[in-house]
Amino acid sequence: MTARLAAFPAMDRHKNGCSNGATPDECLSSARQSQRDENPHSSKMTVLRRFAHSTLSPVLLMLSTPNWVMLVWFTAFRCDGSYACVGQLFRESQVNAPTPLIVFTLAGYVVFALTVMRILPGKTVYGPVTPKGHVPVYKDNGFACFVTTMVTFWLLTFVLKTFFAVSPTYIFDKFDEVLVTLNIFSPIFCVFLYLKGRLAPSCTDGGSSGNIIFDYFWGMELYPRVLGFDVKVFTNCRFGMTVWPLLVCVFALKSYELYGFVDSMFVTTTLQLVYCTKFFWWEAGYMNTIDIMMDRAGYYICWGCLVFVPGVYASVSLYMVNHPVHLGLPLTTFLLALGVLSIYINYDADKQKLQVRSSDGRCLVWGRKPSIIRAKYVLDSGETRESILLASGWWGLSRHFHYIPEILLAFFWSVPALFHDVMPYTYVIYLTTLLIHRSFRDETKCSRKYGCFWKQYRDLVPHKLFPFIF
Ligand SMILES: NC(=O)C1=CN([C@@H]2O[C@H](COP(=O)(O)OP(=O)(O)OC[C@H]3O[C@@H](n4cnc5c(N)ncnc54)[C@H](OP(=O)(O)O)[C@@H]3O)[C@@H](O)[C@H]2O)C=CC1
Ligand SMILES: CC(C)CCC[C@@H](C)[C@H]1CC[C@H]2C3=CC=C4C[C@@H](O)CC[C@]4(C)[C@H]3CC[C@]12C
Repeated sequence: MTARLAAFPAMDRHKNGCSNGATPDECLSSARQSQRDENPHSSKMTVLRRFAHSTLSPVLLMLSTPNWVMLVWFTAFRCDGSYACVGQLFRESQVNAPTPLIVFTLAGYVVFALTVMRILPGKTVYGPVTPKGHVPVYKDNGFACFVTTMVTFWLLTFVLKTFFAVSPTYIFDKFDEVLVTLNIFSPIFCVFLYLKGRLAPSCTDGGSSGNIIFDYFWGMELYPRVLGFDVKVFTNCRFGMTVWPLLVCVFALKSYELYGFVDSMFVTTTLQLVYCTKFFWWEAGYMNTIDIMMDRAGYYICWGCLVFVPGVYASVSLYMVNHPVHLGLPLTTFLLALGVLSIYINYDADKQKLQVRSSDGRCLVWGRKPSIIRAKYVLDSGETRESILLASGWWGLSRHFHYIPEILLAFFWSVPALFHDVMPYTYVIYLTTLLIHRSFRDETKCSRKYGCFWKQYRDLVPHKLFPFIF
């Protein structure tokens, strides 16, 4: 009985089983039905909506996003951080083509990253089962790779500065070349991924939608591997998420070379580095998120991690190099404290979800037995599986509460730039839009997967993002 109550927590309030009156079996068949009904390629979708979704939006995004990263760099570097003067200057100015130094630096980094990814040890971890029943296997060496990379960077900096009088801050001076190189290489890499997905797919989770543009944009494969390397682990973690903190260090070093210690740069740098360190500490958990479970290796995620993350995620630090601000000790300490608290809450929320699943609900959440829903779902093969939805702790406040500290943190590391320009808030604005959209995407995905088990969760935790409001 205890197990059944845990499985259907609303049972004691609603005598007929589920909170919405359905039995567990009815819940399961509703999950099956909603999976069929909400298939984006189902005939219920109008031709126009399908065209907008599968062709028009990808084309518009692929045309605009490469320019977007260049615009962010241009605003910080050539327009003193002011979006207002961008139009005029962009017409008059020119972006430099890549020089061998930058191409060599980037190629060297890729070789280094692939090498540490291959040779550093890590325990074997498993990703969530895919609709086709495949269970992805990973080597959990993200933290080791990250630490090795950061230590190597600072050692190399020391050697270059001491013995060759060269500073890695040439990467800041030539950052337009960095972005142009990435913008040339990444779409070509995505063509390779498209062809690979067509001709030699790594597993059955993938396939064509019938629309070549959508296939290129969205990707052909969920878990492609090339020469034994997991492509998404490389693009998302070993490239995007590692190049970001490296750039933050390069920009901080540039600021130090120009003005010595600047407390606003210190706040921005520290919070971003702590956040990225936390990411690698939790990397195995990242394998259970939408990016990995749902997003195929195509332009969206691969170009995004190879170009957009270096270009936009590190853009506050880029701006701060030319805009030093003296905050003073009280404000510095206050922002650091709020930032670290936000990182902790976000991390703890991700951890609660993982812990409750890995212990099969036998753990404490905020010192109490967790409130859980044992939600059943159906694989493509018709096989039934079970998963746990946590409805207490941070996941009891709202269904995507962890996005709030994520956004607040980005604000805390941007606000040291003060309010002269909008540009340093580009990342916060993008992130807020992304996470609100993502909360809708995840709701659709989960209600499709879990049917009325998800409805039970929504009944228990009625607010999507902001507790008591929305
Ligand atoms: N800085 C950035 O650009 C971004 C950062 N993030 C951060 O990345 C982290 C991961 O976020 P995100 O990828 O959005 O994914 P989530 O951590 O929100 O994971 C979503 C998945 O978790 C499962 N789930 C949903 N609700 C519950 C629940 N109540 N109990 C247990 N499992 C549940 C579902 O998967 P299942 O199928 O397994 O049930 C769902 O699809 C967060 O910390 C977020 O803030 C996210 C996006 C962008
Ligand atoms: C085409 C672009 C407009 C959009 C690009 C999108 C991707 C680059 C990003 C979409 C989701 C992002 C992430 C999700 C979750 C993450 C965990 C967090 O702890 C660190 C950041 C990140 C890995 C983040 C990275 C960029 C995205 C994949």
